Amino acid sequence: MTATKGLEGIVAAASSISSIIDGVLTYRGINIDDLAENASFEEVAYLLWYGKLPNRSELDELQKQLDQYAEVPKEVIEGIKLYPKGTSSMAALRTAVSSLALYDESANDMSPEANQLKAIKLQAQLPTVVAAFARIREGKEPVAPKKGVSIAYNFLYMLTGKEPAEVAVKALDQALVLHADHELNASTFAARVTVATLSDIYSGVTSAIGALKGPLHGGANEAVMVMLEEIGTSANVESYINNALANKVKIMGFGHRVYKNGDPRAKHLQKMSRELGKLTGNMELYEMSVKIEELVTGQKGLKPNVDFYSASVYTALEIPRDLFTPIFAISRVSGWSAHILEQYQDNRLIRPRADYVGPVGAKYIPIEQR
Ligand SMILES: CC(=O)SCCNC(=O)CCNC(=O)[C@H](O)C(C)(C)COP(=O)(O)OP(=O)(O)OC[C@H]1O[C@@H](n2cnc3c(N)ncnc32)[C@H](O)[C@@H]1OP(=O)(O)O
Ligand SMILES: O=C([O-])CC(=O)C(=O)O
Repeated sequence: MTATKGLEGIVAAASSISSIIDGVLTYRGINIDDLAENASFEEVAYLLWYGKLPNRSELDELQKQLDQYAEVPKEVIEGIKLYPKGTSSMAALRTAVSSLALYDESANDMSPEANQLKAIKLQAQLPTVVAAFARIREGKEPVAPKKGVSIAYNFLYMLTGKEPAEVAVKALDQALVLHADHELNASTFAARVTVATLSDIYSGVTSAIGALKGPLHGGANEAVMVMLEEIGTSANVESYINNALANKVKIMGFGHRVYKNGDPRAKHLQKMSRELGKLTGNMELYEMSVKIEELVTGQKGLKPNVDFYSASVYTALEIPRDLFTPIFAISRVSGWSAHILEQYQDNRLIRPRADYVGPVGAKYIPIEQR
């Protein structure tokens, strides 16, 4: 038995949620380009969970459920207030989501109905948790969620306490659609491995948040912004990138395990970045990003992934850099939970083998002889 490093090319689950075939991404068979242009995030979440687009009354019902569960238990908010100063936003989210389970009496109810409802609760509560954390660390009180508005609207509203601009809501909504699911990415795989032991949905989502946090996965969007800030201006791009590539430093937001000819989501985020740049009268980040892309693609053949232009998009929306990855989680919890429900439907423990490369026949040596 020999291992494939990083499980590259290994098919590890059957799924009918999203597909990547010949570089084309679909959710339940619908091309991501179509969804990005036309669907709301709530419609996409419904699609991922139930396998079909909602009709008007189904969407209204989902909105009611999201409204009903968007508030998080006060104990979770009080817990966030106790996190040490400087706690990273993804560590805070991981801990807060884990603690949500403590206040949900149905946390260990494994019936399909209870699990579906918990998926909706998690979707409703993650934006509230992220916004509350962002305010609490600034010494502000959390803003209670509004009813009857989209998740994109509510998140921006809870973050700032102000009615968000329509253009900002539209951009965030589209970004949420683009991040909602992505086949067997690392965090979704982590979620499926966790619940395949018949552990609960909160454990699965907590595992997924931990996996998303790393800079080779969801953490890359924040790392892109760190890089853009380090570069500073368009004039510095060429020397920075040439130097990084010469020193074999990875350029964040480029490359992908599955897409070798480009990530189909990146063009939508690039367009958004350009449009928001024009609207805010600040094209610098967009122009720097385009220059970076020209250099990295030109020299290494690597294309931008979903994380690259999302950094300039979120910055144009005045979202703090360390909330970029939590926003990814706000969207991806729809996909994680859909995968968790799918795993429960036809479960088998996920337990691969290792290719043992250690010593053989070693003997125990008493401590005084070592
Ligand atoms: C939502 C998401 O998770 S999208 C991915 C977000 N992550 C990033 O943007 C981080 C930067 N990118 C990367 O680290 C990688 O491209 C990954 C993790 C996304 C994919 O990794 P893998 O499929 O394992 O590719 P791997 O890391 O083995 O790279 C293959 C080769 O391309 C190079 N390479 C890959 N990505 C990059 C990059 N961003 N910058 C520079 N070189 C790169 C590697 O150094 C390696 O070169 P080598 O063969 O000369 O050693
Ligand atoms: O699929 C992956 O490996 C990473 C990714 O793009 C995602 O999770 O959206």
